[in-house]
Amino acid sequence: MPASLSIRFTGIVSDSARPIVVFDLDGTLADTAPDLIAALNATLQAEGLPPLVSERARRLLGSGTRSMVERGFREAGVFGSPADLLETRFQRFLGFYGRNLKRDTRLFPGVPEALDRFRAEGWLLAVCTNKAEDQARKLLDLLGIGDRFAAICGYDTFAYRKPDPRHLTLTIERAGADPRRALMVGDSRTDIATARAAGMPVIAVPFGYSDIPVAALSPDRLINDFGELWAAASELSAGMRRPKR
Ligand SMILES: O=C(O)COP(=O)(O)O
Ligand SMILES: [Mg+2]
Repeated sequence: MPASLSIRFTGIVSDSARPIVVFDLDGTLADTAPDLIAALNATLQAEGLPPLVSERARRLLGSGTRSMVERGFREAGVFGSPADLLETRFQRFLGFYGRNLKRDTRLFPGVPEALDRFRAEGWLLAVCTNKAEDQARKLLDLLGIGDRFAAICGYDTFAYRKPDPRHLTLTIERAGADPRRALMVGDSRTDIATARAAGMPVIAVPFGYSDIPVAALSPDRLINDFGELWAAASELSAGMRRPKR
């Protein structure tokens, strides 16, 4: 049994002394693209516009769903929409998406096993996503992993959202952990910028929705699949500050 486990069960170590790994959701924990694209197409069709073919729509995903919806309308030939109309479209998109969060969405291979490994080693887990919080919670429950996380925070949880580092630091605070003993795992420029701005190490996955190869964004580590996550995280955590106690 690892030392951290026996210590944890005696109750000597408080949560703030436990390291935490914070995951992005879309493109990192789950391949959500098919259901996001279906909701985008329903939003276009609600205004009488034709749907985008999935390859074209998928390329719009690299900067999050709000931007995907805006760019989706531009791809469909609609330019110069005022901000309130963009917001109406985004809310309509969320309505369509909320009705089919998990029709074709799947966890990436190895996710549950990787989460279990971290928990067995005494780490806390959290999710910091630019999805709406209620949809993120519901989706993680439908995927069978919602109960693993000490905090799940979306774009509407705080007054800040990624790439503002406070979205990440407040998520960690809500999980009862210490940002100095945290690392982020994500798939996009936004995640890497957020972690950097918060002064945290970041591990990137290459199978998500980045519009450029994530290696070009210089994450601290790049893993090919979740089987490589524990080794990368434990290496990075060796450099984290130890708690004072
Ligand atoms: O929904 C978005 O905008 C992006 O979601 P993510 O932060 O989980 O990648
Ligand atoms: Mg993402």
